Amino acid sequence: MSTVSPFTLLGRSSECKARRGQLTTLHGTIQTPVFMPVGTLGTVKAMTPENLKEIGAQIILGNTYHLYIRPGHELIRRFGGLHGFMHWDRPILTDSGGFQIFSLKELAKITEDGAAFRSHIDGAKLFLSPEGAVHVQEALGADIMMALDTCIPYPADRDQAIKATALTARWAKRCREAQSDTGQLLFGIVQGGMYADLRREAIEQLVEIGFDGYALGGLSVGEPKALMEEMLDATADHLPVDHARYLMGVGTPEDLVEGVYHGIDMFDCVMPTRNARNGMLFTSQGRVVIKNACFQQDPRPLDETCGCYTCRHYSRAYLRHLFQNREILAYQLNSIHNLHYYCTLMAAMREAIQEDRFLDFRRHFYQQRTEPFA
Ligand SMILES: CNc1nc2c(CC[C@H]3O[C@@H](OC)[C@H](OC)[C@@H]3O)c3nc(N)[nH]c(=O)c3cc2[nH]1
Repeated sequence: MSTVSPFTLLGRSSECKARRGQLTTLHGTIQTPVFMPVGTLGTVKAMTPENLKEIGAQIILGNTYHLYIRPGHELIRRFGGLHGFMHWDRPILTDSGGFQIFSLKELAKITEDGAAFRSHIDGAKLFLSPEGAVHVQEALGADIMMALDTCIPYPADRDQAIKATALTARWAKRCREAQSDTGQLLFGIVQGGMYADLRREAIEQLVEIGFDGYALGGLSVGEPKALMEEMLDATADHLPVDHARYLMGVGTPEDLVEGVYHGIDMFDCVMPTRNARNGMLFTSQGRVVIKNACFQQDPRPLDETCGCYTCRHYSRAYLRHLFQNREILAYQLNSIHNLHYYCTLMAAMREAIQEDRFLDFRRHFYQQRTEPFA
């Protein structure tokens, strides 16, 4: 497989590990640090591809497990892969399903060969080997594929972490060897539980195999924030400096700022879209719970500093009215705003790193907030 890294380091903060880079894929080049909206089932909920482009989304996520179960990767292949099927012509990263299979608990049986599980939809017996997970992602046409891993739950004892991390490393090698020569990128996933030494060992094993980028998995699985930060601080800069670093499933706006501070390049999280549908909106001053009665006659936009479509055209009173009546437009307008907030936050961090003023940016980011996000 290609040994030249598709990631280019463009700049680094002189005061911390924050870095600015770009990642070249078959569907275009991504400026990092970057937030990736989650589109598990081949759609970022309530958003059209045009909405996504307007809010600045560079790359979105799909999920192997869910798409493999329904509608199936062969159908999607026939429709031009996920890009053709969902009318998205920019990069797509697909997660391997390791996390979903781990979430199935007793519905999944993990062996050396792979993961046997029952469909959460109709109970059908299914199986995904590391090779199968790569072939499904090749059929989906993902620009960035993820190795099939076993995500370690929190808490997990050291022996359990050692076993699952070793299996993940053996599966990673099989994934790398199963790849066809399509030009699609493959990232390895670092496990190791909450044991920094196991994580550093896992990094060495994955770098030995050689991947196009490296993800920190097994975090944001219910551990205290301080523990996630401890793991980040102990491992992020043990990842190869000339490869992209992806922190899976993270996080709140604060998590993104702290992740960039620790040298992370890529993030994904359902929070902006899921919270939008629950009426929890992100603003530069902190969160707005739109159903609160205090907004009933509030003529102001969600965020006076925001330039998104929702903030340019609608009052908090109207957004509250839509949400209280469970109007479909509420989910669309709220999702547009929250994703615009996340993508604009990332663009501001890219600029701050470029101008070597990231710590100033980080101080100002916290000063602005009247209350921390959940
Ligand atoms: C939230 N915290 C968190 N997410 C995580 C995900 C993505 C979940 C995946 O599920 C779907 O969202 C619900 C997304 O699929 C597109 C996402 O990629 C992980 N994926 C893998 N393969 N391995 C991990 O160790 C892992 C850890 C996570 N921690």
